Amino acid sequence: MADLCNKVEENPMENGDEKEGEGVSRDGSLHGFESLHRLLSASLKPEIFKEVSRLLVGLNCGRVLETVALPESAVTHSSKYDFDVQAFCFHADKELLRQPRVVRVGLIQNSIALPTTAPFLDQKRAIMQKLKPVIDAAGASGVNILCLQEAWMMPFAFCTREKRWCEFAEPIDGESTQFLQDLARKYNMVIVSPILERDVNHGETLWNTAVVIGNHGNIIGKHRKNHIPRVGDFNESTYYMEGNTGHPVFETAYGKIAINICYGRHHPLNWLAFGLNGAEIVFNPSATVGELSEPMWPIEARNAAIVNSYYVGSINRVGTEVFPNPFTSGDGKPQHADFGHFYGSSYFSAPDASCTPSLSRCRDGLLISDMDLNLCRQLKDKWGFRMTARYDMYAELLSKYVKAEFEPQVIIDPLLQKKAL
Ligand SMILES: NC(=O)NCCC(=O)O
Repeated sequence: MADLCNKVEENPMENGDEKEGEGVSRDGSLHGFESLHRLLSASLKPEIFKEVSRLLVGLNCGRVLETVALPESAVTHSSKYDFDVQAFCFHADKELLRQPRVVRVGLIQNSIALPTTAPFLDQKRAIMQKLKPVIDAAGASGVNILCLQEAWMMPFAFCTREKRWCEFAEPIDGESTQFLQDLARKYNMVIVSPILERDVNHGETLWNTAVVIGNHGNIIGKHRKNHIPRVGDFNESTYYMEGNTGHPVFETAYGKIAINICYGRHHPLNWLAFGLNGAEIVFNPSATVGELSEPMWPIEARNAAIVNSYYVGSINRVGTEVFPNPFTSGDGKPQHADFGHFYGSSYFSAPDASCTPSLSRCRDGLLISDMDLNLCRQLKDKWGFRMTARYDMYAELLSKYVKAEFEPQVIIDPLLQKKAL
């Protein structure tokens, strides 16, 4: 039987009833299924599904990725508060000189809790209230490192270009951080909290920032989004500047982590830089919509995990957020009041090319995975990408490329007839 998604709230401001794609319903489900994986699992014969799945999500150490049973309280919470919960385990090969280094990592995806017309403080507090049971479920499941979605404490209002949404911005130690610091302390958990930041010490400027909260509730540091989208309705450059924090890796009680915020996932050198600084897990907290990026979503982070020999946790928000005033996209198409559907589908990728099935396309969710960090070095030794890379050659090209007098290295076939422009 199809596991139907919940209906999204009817939107009185919607134009027509166009759909994102043939099989995608307004509620965000795929023909009534919450994810591609679940659709395939229900539609294919088991032996065919097994083969499809081997190719689609790969094998971890040569075996089908194991699922993990979670404590009863986490499962009860997921049905009481209606969020998807799934748990897996990435193994590494047994080593003779190192003990396994297994950490339990969690990702949370969610929709906003109140309409965007509600008072801002109510909206923010309602999101916190909604997330609390999901974080409690993560804590009860023994999650060591948890990451939330991009700008989790607000609607993703950057499509509107209206400046009033700047009010959601908070200093690094603001209300959202304090809320999570308590939970980090309570559950001895590192929490990565991506927020819209207001830098009170530098002219109250705005940034898209991930705050890294240590397992004692301390603020370890922050990283600011390096790449700002200029695509579709992602008018984020209206609000904040390109990050100035480089590519920090945070050494936490549970491993070395980094954060590549949303649009940074389209930049292989951004992923590389976190790898060069020694990251073992890179989070990609995102906000992106179906029509724009869904075919890219399962590929980019997984590829980054493979080529950089680290784990990646990809998170995308859920639902359709409708704004009070319609806006246009500068493409001649009619004005509209929403971005489109944020398709969730959060997932983990491992350095051995395996990945978890993704969370729901239309419901809040908590994805948990154990991961043996020894797998990172094992894959470095196996494939030798770090050793075979020609960094000196790339560095030379890049240093020339950034100069005004750069000319591309193109060798023209002398037999080609040069056409006049
Ligand atoms: N939040 C954000 O950077 N979104 C851009 C769209 C995308 O990268 O898919």
